[in-house]
Parts: sequence; structure tokens; C-alpha cells
Amino acid sequence: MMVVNVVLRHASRAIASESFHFRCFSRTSTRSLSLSGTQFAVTKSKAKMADKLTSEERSTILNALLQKGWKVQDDRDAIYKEYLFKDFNEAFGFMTRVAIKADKMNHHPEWFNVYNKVNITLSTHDSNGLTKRDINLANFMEDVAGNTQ
Ligand SMILES: C[C@H](O)[C@H](O)[C@H]1CNC2=NC(N)=NC(=O)C2=N1
Repeated sequence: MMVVNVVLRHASRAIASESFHFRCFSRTSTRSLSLSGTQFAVTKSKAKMADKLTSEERSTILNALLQKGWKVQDDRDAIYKEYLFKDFNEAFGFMTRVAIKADKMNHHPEWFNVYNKVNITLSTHDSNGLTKRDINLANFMEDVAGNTQ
């Protein structure tokens, strides 16, 4: 009986201390998780701001696209262009190639197609404006359209 009592007391102390440890652990880990979550959010939003095209990049790589018919929107930091193809087959072929590339880049155009017309707007939603990803995708579109238009 004595032995059973000792064993039981030991076991209940162990369980109590386990649950104490568990509570401490889960409190600490929750706090540090939310802390690191906050730090992550701050770091991420700074990175997004830094992503936007600089004025130097606007007068070089963006300007090169403006020479090719792309325009900057009046009310938004975005570029747009209307591509005209021979027919729907050519337009949709272009869209298909661009869609595959865009998905690989995880960077997607806003676009609208009617028969042989494709209206495209590019902007980086995550950065709330133009970034090099828009320039890269627009240059890819220029290459593809150059071969089909
Ligand atoms: C969660 C995912 O990474 C984002 O929503 C991606 C997907 N495609 C995107 N496309 C565009 N144009 N801008 C983005 O910021 C963007 N972000």
C-alpha cells in the first residue's frame, strides 16, 4: 500500500509538472509565434515597398515599353496595352503562351479578350504598383506578340 501510494504521488507530481511544462511551453511558443508573425509581417511589407520601380528604372526599362505602345494608367500605377491579332486563334494562342509563363512567374495579368483583341493591364497587386515583374512579363508579351502579329 505504501509503495502504491509513493508511486501514485510520484506519478501525479510528474503529471502536474508535465502539464506545467506544457502550459509554459505552449504559452511561450504561442507568444513567440505571434511575435515572429508580427516581425514577418513588418519585414514583408517593407520588402514590398522596396519592390516598386525606382525613378531610374522608370526612365529606362519602363520607358522602353512606353516606346512600344504600353501606357501608364492615369489613376493607378499600372501599365496597359491593347494587342490586335489576325483572328481569335492568334489571340488565344498568344494568351495561352502568356498564361503559362505568368503562372510559372506567379505573376498574373488583368486582361480582357474579344475575338482578335486582347486588352492587358499589368501591376503588382502585392506591391500596389509597378515592379520589375510587370516589366519582365510585358517584355515576354512583346516577344511572343512579335512572332505572331
Ligand atoms: C498569393 C500570390 O503569390 C499572389 O497573389 C500573386 C499571384 N499573382 C499576382 N499577380 C500580380 N499581377 N500581382 C501580384 O501581386 C500577384 N501576386
